[in-house]
Amino acid sequence: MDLLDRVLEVYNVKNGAVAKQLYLRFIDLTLEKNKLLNLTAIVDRDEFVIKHIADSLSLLKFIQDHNQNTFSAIDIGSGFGVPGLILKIAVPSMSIVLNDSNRKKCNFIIEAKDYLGLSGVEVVCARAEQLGKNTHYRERFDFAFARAVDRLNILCEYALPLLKEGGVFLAQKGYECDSEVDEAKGAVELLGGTIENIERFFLPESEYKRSVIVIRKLRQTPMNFPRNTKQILKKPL
Ligand SMILES: C[S@@+](CC[C@H](N)C(=O)[O-])C[C@H]1O[C@@H](n2cnc3c(N)ncnc32)[C@H](O)[C@@H]1O
Repeated sequence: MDLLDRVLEVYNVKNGAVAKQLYLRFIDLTLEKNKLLNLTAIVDRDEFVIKHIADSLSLLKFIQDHNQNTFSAIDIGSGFGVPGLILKIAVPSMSIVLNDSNRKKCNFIIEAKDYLGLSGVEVVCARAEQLGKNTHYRERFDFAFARAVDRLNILCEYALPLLKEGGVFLAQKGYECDSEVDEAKGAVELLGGTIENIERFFLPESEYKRSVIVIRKLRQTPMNFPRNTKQILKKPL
């Protein structure tokens, strides 16, 4: 049993054999295109399995509790498809929007999802705060994900307008995230959410520590949010 098998077993990925083949193809494609596109600093395959695949799959436990078979999610600042594309392989019934403001990265995700034959994946090249003002995307999603995109208070202004009431924002952070959480408390409240949990754990087969901050949307986000990019970045909530 190799490292990827063991990771898929740890996370109890249901369609393990199919998922494994898709992950291997995703690793191949990413490392191949990486030479030109600079998608990731991680080029060792085992490190890729832990730091990208296992790290993404660590969100599974939060979405598998969801009481509907089909649900919708958005991955904000998905980059080359992390965590969204990796989660989609493990949860084929989820419909997902992979969002990034960078055209080059969006083109890669489109190529990857076509190469892997995944359906129910929409790639949207725009800033997340623009989507939050667009009635087609606002208050539409059951889940929002974001890894390595921005500080939590800024991320909340991107993510919360996109969630339905009752929806959940899963922010992936390093182990030490207390000051970021403290800094974001006012933003979470203002945008209609509550911090439900901070889950801390080790990634499997490694000593890498991570946190997931679980933020639930309780009320509609006031219509004056998200503000424009300049205001969000210059004067974070
Ligand atoms: C450091 S990368 C992380 C990519 C991926 N989530 C990962 O963990 O590998 C941050 C990504 O967020 C995107 N980004 C930053 N701000 C954004 C925004 N407001 N809306 C959409 N994408 C954004 C950038 O273009 C970049 O691809």
